[in-house]
Amino acid sequence: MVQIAPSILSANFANLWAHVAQVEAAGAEMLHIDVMDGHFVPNITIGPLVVQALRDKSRMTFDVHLMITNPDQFIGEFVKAGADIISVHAEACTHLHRTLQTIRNHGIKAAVALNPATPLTVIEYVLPYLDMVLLMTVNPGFGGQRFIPEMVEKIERLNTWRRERKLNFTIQVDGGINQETAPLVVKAGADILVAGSYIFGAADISTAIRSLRERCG
Ligand SMILES: O=C(CO)[C@H](O)[C@H](O)COP(=O)(O)O
Ligand SMILES: [Fe+2]
Repeated sequence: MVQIAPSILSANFANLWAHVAQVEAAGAEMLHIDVMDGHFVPNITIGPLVVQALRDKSRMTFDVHLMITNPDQFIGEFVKAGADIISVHAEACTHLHRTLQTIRNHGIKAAVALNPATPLTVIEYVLPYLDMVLLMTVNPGFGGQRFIPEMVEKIERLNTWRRERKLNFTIQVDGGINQETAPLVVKAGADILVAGSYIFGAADISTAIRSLRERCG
């Protein structure tokens, strides 16, 4: 069964908990938290203080997507704030294997995110150390962008690697997910759909989440 991870990037920051509470009530499995530093990506969002504030209220799995340079510096802070899964970008890690071990040594799940232009081969030798792979289907930095269609083949290839090598990581996709793109990525092998503007921009959040599940059923 596909899991839905609403991205708070498109939530109403002036009324954040009220908006997040709606996705929790609608049965979203994960909350996708986009952390941007203005260096790795051309945008700035939130840090551990906001994660902690939401953690005090929510029981969802907190999936923290770090779009920051030098992520090692902040892993401990985000674990303390309540992260259950941390994704680091392969493009931002000089010692990716070490970084993944650091995340797991904190007792939480480790994931790697790949930009659309980054080949799968950069993670080939760390696949056994991963709980999840996050394939970006837009260039990171902003919500509401168009899905890049070439990413469907990338998802299929990663799914084939997973099957052939008998590995257990989940495949998450992030960017431009809506009613049209969701069935394509799920058919290709995605297990977890991140969706920001499609869910938080909808007139009815619970209908939007249900429609994503039904389109992939
Ligand atoms: O990581 C991200 C952007 O860098 C967001 O998670 C992603 O863009 C979600 O937004 P949308 O569903 O509107 O594309
Ligand atoms: Fe994200």
